[in-house]
Amino acid sequence: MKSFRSGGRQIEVLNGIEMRLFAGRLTMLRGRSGSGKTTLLNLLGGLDRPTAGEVLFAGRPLHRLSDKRLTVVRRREIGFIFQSFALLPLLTARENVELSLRMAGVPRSQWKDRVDRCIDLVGLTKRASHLPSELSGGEQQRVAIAKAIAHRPRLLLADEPTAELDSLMASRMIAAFREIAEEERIAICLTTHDSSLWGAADIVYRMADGRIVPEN
Ligand SMILES: Nc1ncnc2c1ncn2[C@@H]1O[C@H](COP(=O)(O)OP(=O)(O)OP(=O)(O)O)[C@@H](O)[C@H]1O
Repeated sequence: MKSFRSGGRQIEVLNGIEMRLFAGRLTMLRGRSGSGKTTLLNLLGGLDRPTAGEVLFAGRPLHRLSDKRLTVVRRREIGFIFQSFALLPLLTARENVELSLRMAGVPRSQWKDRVDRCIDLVGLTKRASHLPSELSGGEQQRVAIAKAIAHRPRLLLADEPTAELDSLMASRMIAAFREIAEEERIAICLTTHDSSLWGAADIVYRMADGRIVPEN
């Protein structure tokens, strides 16, 4: 359960959610704007804590960790892709990817191979030394994916990662997510409004008014 206090009132945003994410699987959250998808992603990724209930991450109660421990788990074991791609403008694609290895405390000797591999997974080998401003929206999005998976997270969370892309690019991106989930054994959970993409998921949860509801 998650509620927020707003203007003296308690607003219940999530209630009775029970869901599991699996390594190697692509899970999608769908639902109208305001149904609680982003709030749920924030709980899954330890960016926020539930008001009641549990969030277990590889068996550990994420909601009970101190802020400091939570930050370490997020940096080492979780990857995030936000709507704005959060690339650093003065770093090349490759340097942006490298940054998440640095933040996760991965030894420097492993950086090159891992960055090469991640850039290759998203098909950007030829563009790796470009700055974000020299890349198209789709390419920047692919850098963001490479950056989010570089440190080998167990879990990758993405909020509307295809929102800015045309339909061809969006379906390519989802195919890349699928491949990455399988090859890297990552549990991926993303939100999307785009009904043409739901078929590519292993599991789709539909949300309405802060609950998971059956497909109709
Ligand atoms: N910090 C907060 N304080 C008060 N209300 C909040 C807060 N965060 C979210 N909400 C409310 O919770 C509800 C769910 O928001 P959330 O962003 O999770 O929805 P969403 O399904 O991700 O929507 P969208 O598809 O538009 O991103 C909304 O009514 C929102 O106004």
